[in-house]
Amino acid sequence: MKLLIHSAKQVVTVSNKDVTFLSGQSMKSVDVLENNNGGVAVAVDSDGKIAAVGNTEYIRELWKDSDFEAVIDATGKCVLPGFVDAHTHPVWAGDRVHEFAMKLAGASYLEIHNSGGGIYFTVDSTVRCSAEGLYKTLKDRLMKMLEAGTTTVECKTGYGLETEAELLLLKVLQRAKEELPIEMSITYCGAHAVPRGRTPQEATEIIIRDQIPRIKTMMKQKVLCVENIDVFCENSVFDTEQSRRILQAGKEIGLRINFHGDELTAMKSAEMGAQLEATAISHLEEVSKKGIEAMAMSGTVAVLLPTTAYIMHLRPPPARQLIEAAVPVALGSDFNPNAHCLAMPTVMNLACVMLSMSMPEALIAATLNAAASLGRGSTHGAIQKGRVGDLIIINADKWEHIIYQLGSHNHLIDFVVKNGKIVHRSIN
Ligand SMILES: N=CN[C@@H](CCC(=O)O)C(=O)O
Ligand SMILES: [Zn+2]
Repeated sequence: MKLLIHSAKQVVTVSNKDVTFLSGQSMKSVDVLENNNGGVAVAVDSDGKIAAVGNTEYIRELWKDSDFEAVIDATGKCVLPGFVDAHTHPVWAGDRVHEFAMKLAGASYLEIHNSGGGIYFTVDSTVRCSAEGLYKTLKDRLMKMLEAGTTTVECKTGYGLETEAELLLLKVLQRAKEELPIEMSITYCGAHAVPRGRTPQEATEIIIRDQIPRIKTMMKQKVLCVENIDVFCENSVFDTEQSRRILQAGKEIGLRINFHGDELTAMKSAEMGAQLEATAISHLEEVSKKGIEAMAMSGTVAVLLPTTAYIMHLRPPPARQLIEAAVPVALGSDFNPNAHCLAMPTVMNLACVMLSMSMPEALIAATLNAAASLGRGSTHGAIQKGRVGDLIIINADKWEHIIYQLGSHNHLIDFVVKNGKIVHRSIN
């Protein structure tokens, strides 16, 4: 056996039922195991899968003839599933501190973007950087995410735009996927902006005729493992029809559809995504009532990103309406040069305060539902027999502290475990 965690005050299983996501009323509470007589234990088998969860005494008895590679005494502490960050842009060079200052002075995101800043500024610094340089900063960011409790993360390209630059970013992500202890779901986001000197229509054709076939070949050769396709469906970026064509072409090579929609402008992205049976749509600040209904019908996960509204003073996405309509809601950090946030505990706090989500809703959105947005709803995001042994242990006697104590996650998280292996131990 790989790991035994025993004597915990609480083990937050998230759900004890055989579910792949939670929506509507079922997001109202999380399942928690508590036992005042010896505490609760979790055992992880040699494959890194959860073997059993229950009272410490019972688990000890079950495995009394087994050796554990590691044993953690979690007396007085809480065990939760590792967080799943459903939306990040982690591979780029430089920073955008100067634009943060511009936004504080009143400039809008699209004003900066349309005047050649924003994504374009980061594309310039990214294409000037070596693959090794990009890998180093990527690794640093992913390891910080892991320390903040994220054990699975969605990772987009999108700061290359032209074919060779996008393929290079995919390769840098692939290297990280193979070398680092955090699990990655790679997303091709070549349609993140229209490359300078091209029209959206030209860029759409290049993506469909050149980039997607190149990715298909590299996936066949097993050089790349890409899971999702993304596009920034937005006014003056890719319109809804162009986005539809790009997403459809990605779907045809086996990628899951997971894209930026209805963020700054009501684009009917949600309606279009639901028609394509998108796995997930992110942002949705401007989603329509019909779009919400369509997503509920298609079972598309809404990936909400509270950092965006926070940084850009936008109207927050309608989390309450989405939950009431039974759309599965997930959360992501949206880590990118515009929103420099690596920590899901911070995101959950923002979701509660800005999006009026409850703490159980935020936790479900940052674990099981985020896993569902990445096609991992039956294997990740909950502590159940047979699921991956991705766990965090916090030094608090109620799990809610990880959300409530804004900015304190580094002091709260004692251990991060990936596939039953301790990958981070705090020095607190
Ligand atoms: N909206 C588009 N993409 C990113 C921002 C990327 C950037 O500004 O560099 C987002 O999700 O917020
Ligand atoms: Zn994004």
